[in-house]
Amino acid sequence: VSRTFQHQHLRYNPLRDSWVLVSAHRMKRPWAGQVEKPAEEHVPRYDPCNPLCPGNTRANGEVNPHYDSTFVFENDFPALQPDAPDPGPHQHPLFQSKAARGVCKVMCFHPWSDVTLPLMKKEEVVKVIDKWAELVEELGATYPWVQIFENKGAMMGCSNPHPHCQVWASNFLPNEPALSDRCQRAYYQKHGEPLLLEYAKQEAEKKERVVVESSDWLAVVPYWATWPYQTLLLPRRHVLRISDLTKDEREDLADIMKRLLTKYDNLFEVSFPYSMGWHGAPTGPYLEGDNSHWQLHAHYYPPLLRSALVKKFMVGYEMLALEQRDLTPEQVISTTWLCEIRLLDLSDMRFDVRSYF
Ligand SMILES: O=C1CCN([C@@H]2O[C@H](COP(=O)(O)O)[C@@H](O)[C@H]2O)C(=O)N1
Repeated sequence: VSRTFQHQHLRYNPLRDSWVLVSAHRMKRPWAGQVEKPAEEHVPRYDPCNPLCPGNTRANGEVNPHYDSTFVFENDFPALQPDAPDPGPHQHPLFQSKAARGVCKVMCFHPWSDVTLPLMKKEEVVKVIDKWAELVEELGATYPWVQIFENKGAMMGCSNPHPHCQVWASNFLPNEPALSDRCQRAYYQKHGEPLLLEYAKQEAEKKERVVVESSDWLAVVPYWATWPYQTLLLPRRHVLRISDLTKDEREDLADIMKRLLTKYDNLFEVSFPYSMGWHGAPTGPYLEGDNSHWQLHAHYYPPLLRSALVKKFMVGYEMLALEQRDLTPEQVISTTWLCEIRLLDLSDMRFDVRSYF
């Protein structure tokens, strides 16, 4: 790793047009701060009181089917609903508001509450990917943005241990995708090729930040990563939206997601918390436009810093100045992730091991 990375320096994030402060040796500082409580030890395969489980009753009184694969339902406590009044013109430029409309879906990955994506069979993960693609197509016909996101682990505010994600469609382009759209378009207009397609090519050649790779996909700790173990999952082909993925690309994606998430779980030998989400070309009215500047990609933002119980806080300096990280992405790769799957002590495996080996 080049010498410049031994000292603090700034790195540019081209997807957000922002800078990150990298201070390579702050991990040594003593930590007397918050220590998270260990994740709930054992999640039962079925909990008669869990409204996400097959056959159970949800908050709105609806009874879930005895689903055996993915299951999608309207969020009973939606942040966005299809009809909402338009607030009308603003009286003053500093007090602007707009109508917000949309749909919030919850998507269960599997009928069992004690599995997570890396522990599901590959063909079961393919079904999750197919359902993601289906929802983007269905909701994307009407809405300009369909946000697939998964909050995994109580540390990430996940309110339910059952494996699931959420899909929120909105009648507006949210801040992060709008910023990413501007940045990708500016790069494309200047360089004539999609930013993230060139980035993947560069990273595949440099091999300094690669976590896992396959014929169709590449997962790296991005050069500009903020969260210690943040990763960016990229197709190697130019793909605008998840619904454009071929059958082979979806199979390969299921495989690389399992490999990436298994590495995460092995890092601190805990079911690794994270928030993740997909960004692809906008939909709705944007379907008619030229979105060649876009490249589909997934962000994984895990909170953990030094152990299963010590997380990175994006507070103080990060909120008021800029994002700062303690160890460099290259250190993350060289110190931990080159370990392949550690043969876990199968006796304490609470999961069905069939999908591991
Ligand atoms: O009966 C229920 C329970 C939970 N939910 C919804 O499930 C979602 C769980 O997702 P999170 O754990 O990511 O919060 C949450 O948004 C919550 O509103 C229902 O819609 N109905």
